Amino acid sequence: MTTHANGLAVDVRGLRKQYGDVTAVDGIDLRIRRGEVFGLLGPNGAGKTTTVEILQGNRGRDGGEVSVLGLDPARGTRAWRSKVGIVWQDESAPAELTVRETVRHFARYYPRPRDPEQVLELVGLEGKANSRIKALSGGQRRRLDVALGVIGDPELLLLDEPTTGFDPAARRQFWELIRLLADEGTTILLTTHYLEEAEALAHRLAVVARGRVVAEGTATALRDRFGSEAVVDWTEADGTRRRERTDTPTRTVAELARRFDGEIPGLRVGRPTLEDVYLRLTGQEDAR
Ligand SMILES: Nc1ncnc2c1ncn2[C@@H]1O[C@H](COP(=O)(O)OP(=O)(O)OP(=O)(O)O)[C@@H](O)[C@H]1O
Repeated sequence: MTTHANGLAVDVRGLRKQYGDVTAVDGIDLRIRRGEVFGLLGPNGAGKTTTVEILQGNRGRDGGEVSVLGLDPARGTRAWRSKVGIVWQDESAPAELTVRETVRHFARYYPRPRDPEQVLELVGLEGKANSRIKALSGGQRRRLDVALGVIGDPELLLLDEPTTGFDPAARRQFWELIRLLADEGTTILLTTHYLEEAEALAHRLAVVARGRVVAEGTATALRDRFGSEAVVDWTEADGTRRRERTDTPTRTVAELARRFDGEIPGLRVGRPTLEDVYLRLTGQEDAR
């Protein structure tokens, strides 16, 4: 596959991966354009991490074709590796080193690294440059992980659940960082459980469930897919909350008004949120 020539940073067709009896990835197709921020969204166990590990070249596959920056990751060269930035969870950087020493140390692995001081600034760790890694908070630690992922000036950055465990302010700051990298032209693939994160960052997203892509497109397009529907919410006499999806909300409300003989307790009529669409696509509708 000529991934570079067709403007694709990632081209995945029919990807499959088994772990014994468990089918983790069951025929995934993904096409990520150069310069795009792409979100891979899905519930626990959907196959996101496995997919990212295969794209990194850290896990073998049982079927399908994969091209990342023009090469099959299973045959990734050293030069190829230097172009793919990986943000590891729990990077095993020596806890006794300072932040600056660590970033400088990792820079040496790459042919054309970014300037370590600029990277520290980019991730907002310039004030912590002389702190030892063991003294960092969880959020600062994660920023360091990102610094190590981008120090080699990668063309493609792969992030697996980058903001898990972040407080809301740290998450917003992290989003700014991702946007900065995207503005510089880095192609970014991130997995997340957070819909708002995918919506805030990703140009396009794929929803994965049970090892398959169940929907793909912009957040707006996904919401519009069920755009003709309305969601009617109300409270029954015994206090339970009810919810109904319908193409004919006026009729539903009229029927409820008859049944309640007047005012419908707690009535709300709205459009499905992206979360409604997501839960429906991933077969978790009852989770609401
Ligand atoms: N090393 C492994 N050995 C056996 N089974 C595995 C292994 N890694 C993942 N699995 C299984 O494969 C399936 C997909 O897991 P994966 O970690 O790719 O999902 P995920 O979408 O990243 O989930 P999460 O959101 O919880 O991180 C799950 O059923 C998981 O239990």
